[in-house]
Amino acid sequence: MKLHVENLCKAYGSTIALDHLSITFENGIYGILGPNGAGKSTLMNILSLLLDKTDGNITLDENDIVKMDTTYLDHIGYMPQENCLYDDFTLFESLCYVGALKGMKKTEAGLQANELAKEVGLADVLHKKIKTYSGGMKKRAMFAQTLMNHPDILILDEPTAGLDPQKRIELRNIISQLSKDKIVLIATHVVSDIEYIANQIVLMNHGKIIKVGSTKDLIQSIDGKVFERCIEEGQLKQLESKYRISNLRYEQGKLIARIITDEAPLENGIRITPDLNDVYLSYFQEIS
Ligand SMILES: Nc1ncnc2c1ncn2[C@@H]1O[C@H](COP(=O)(O)OP(=O)(O)OP(=O)(O)O)[C@@H](O)[C@H]1O
Repeated sequence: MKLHVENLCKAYGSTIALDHLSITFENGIYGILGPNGAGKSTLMNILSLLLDKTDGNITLDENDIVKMDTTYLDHIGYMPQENCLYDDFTLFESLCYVGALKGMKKTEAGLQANELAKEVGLADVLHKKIKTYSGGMKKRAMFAQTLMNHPDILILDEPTAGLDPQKRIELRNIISQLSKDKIVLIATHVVSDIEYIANQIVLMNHGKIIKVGSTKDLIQSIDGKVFERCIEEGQLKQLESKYRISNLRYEQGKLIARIITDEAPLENGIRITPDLNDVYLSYFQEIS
């Protein structure tokens, strides 16, 4: 299955949210990573047919998704950023309701509701009202809704937003386990959400794709540009005006800065192995 996006543009009045964006998605997990305002949600909403594009083409196996309409929507499971659950429904009712919207037969929806509740770890509360759920449980419930009727394209907009680190990890692992043989797009500005589960990371800013690659490829792209250097506190402002500083820490009374620079080697700096956070800052942080 190939979801192909070509020269996609979206303008809100004079704001250009997507600017001639082209990419092809195949089976696998894609982390769409970019800062606030990069255009991630706009892309997700257009791919879910919730928003009209201004220009460009999107095809699923060479068929125009707008012309495919409901046939295309049968392939899609969409999880929005905001809570989309009815507090007064039980999870079972929520899942059956989504099943009905997706045209599933009642018995089949009931069977799938039971199965999915098990898969997301909510079987014991399947018949409890959503309003009794914690934030992490609500997110897992939303993910279960997304999976109703076995869509083969999952579009997840900041799925872990608002969760504590442990709950983020739990949901991330559930997403990873249930994403086999699907195209999965995860929009986020949190590096750790996708670092270990995405096969490909798509770096996006100002409505454009800046780079695509595996975590390893992206880390390699800045290899040799990350250093640690012992600095005086008084030097910090001056260094910030020249370099990207990804971290500061005190060690035995000394201030150590983690610095990203194209001007390698850095004077008095010790070269260190970059990580995906360094990649993020390297591509997105403006030098102050
Ligand atoms: N309904 C709208 N009307 C006008 N401008 C909008 C609208 N929705 C988004 N924008 C603008 O389009 C650009 C892209 O926004 P979008 O929400 O797609 O980015 P994002 O990467 O998802 O950001 P975030 O991580 O904050 O959700 C931003 O400049 C935003 O202000």
